[in-house]
Amino acid sequence: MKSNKVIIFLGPPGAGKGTQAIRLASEQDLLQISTGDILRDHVTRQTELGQQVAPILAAGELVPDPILIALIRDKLASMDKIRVIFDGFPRTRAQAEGLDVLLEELGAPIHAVPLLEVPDEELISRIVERGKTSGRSDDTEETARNRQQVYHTNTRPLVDYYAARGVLKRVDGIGSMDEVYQRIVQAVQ
Ligand SMILES: Nc1ncnc2c1ncn2[C@@H]1O[C@H](COP(=O)(O)OP(=O)(O)O)[C@@H](O)[C@H]1O
Repeated sequence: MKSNKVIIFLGPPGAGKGTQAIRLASEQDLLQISTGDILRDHVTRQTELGQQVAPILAAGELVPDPILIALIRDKLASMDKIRVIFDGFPRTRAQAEGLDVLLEELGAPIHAVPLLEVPDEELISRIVERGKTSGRSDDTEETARNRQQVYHTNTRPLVDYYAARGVLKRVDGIGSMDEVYQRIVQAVQ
């Protein structure tokens, strides 16, 4: 029987977290939880939550912490073993603390926090490129710049938060998908 395993992908928007997280999840039998995907799905289905968060996503701002923590609580509650990769969560210190409480209750410690490092200018051009094919309406240069700003202000401090706990693993995010993936595999071993 496999044991609990929690990996948190950290990194700026456009760093390639999603692609790498999906691959690692499938190869290590983990569930990838992308809060961006979950929220976009609510927007598409026009649920009550979707209607509430649509303008926030469109602006590249952050959805309120209690909403995210409740979403994650629900996801984890239905799991037998807690084997997950978080992608896009936590994004604030309050979310990180909320997650700590949940994981403590479930007896599932954080295994590793890979941080995908990519310089800012490279990121904007990647997001704008992705916007041409992704169909994601928040992949414009303007939202991309705002998301980057929001990352630096709110999410960047989590690097120190997890470094202090000894779980942070810095990964160079420049290179081919495969090269970066191999570095990630090494980092989370
Ligand atoms: N943990 C979170 N806290 C607050 N808002 C979030 C969170 N995750 C996703 N969102 C919202 O969804 C949008 C898209 O998230 P995501 O798919 O992770 O995009 P990115 O490409 O910026 O990493 C964010 O800009 C934000 O509005």
